[in-house]
Amino acid sequence: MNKIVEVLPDTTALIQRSLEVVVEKIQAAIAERGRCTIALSGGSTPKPLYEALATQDLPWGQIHVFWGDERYVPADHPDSNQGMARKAWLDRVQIPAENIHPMPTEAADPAIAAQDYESHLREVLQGQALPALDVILLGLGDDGHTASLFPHTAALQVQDRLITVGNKDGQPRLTFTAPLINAARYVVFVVAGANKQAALKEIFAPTADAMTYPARLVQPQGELWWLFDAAAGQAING
Ligand SMILES: O=C1O[C@H](COP(=O)(O)O)[C@@H](O)[C@H](O)[C@H]1O
Repeated sequence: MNKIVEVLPDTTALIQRSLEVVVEKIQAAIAERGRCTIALSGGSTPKPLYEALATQDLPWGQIHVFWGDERYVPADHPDSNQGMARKAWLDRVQIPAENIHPMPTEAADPAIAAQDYESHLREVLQGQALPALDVILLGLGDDGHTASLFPHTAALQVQDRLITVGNKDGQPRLTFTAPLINAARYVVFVVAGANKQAALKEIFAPTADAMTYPARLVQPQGELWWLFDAAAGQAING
């Protein structure tokens, strides 16, 4: 694993640098394999990044968009990660509808939805037992969670599935598992805010419990990027 850590002066610079890194990785994947598969994160931090991506001139027909986690709500719900990314980015560019791969949230049982999304992912990324997405964008919660891998939940232990059901205070979510995240070529964390410092100190400590700080499970075979604004980055610099 090649780990790159950058601390940017403020959130504007963080988003600009994240944009540069993501665009570079998208272009590299297309140059090498003819298409880019990218998984998006949710939450508040990536929204300006998605708005910036909407202004880029990219070969949209060669880009396939997935989600690394999803709240178990309809796409038009204000909490939907899909809904946010569509409004901020995907609805504003000429990406073919069939290149957008949202996590399904219609089934009564989220475990069925997780299986369906895993089957769909395997179909799109044919031929790989443990499929490698090109780019996975991740955020960090102030409790140390990433994707919907929350502290001390069963999802953290899942080794034999690509997608599983996460648990946020008793509410189901769909999430990539740690093995799927770790198979990616590029994993890019975009982290802003002083409220992330306490978790980051533990995530960057030589030893700490990954069940308590799930982002420690992210150890990809490819490149791992940690991009911080100054407020979050103080945890590792200060
Ligand atoms: O719940 C979620 O939160 C995390 C972090 O979000 P942020 O608002 O602190 O940026 C995000 O990575 C995850 O995708 C989302 O579902």
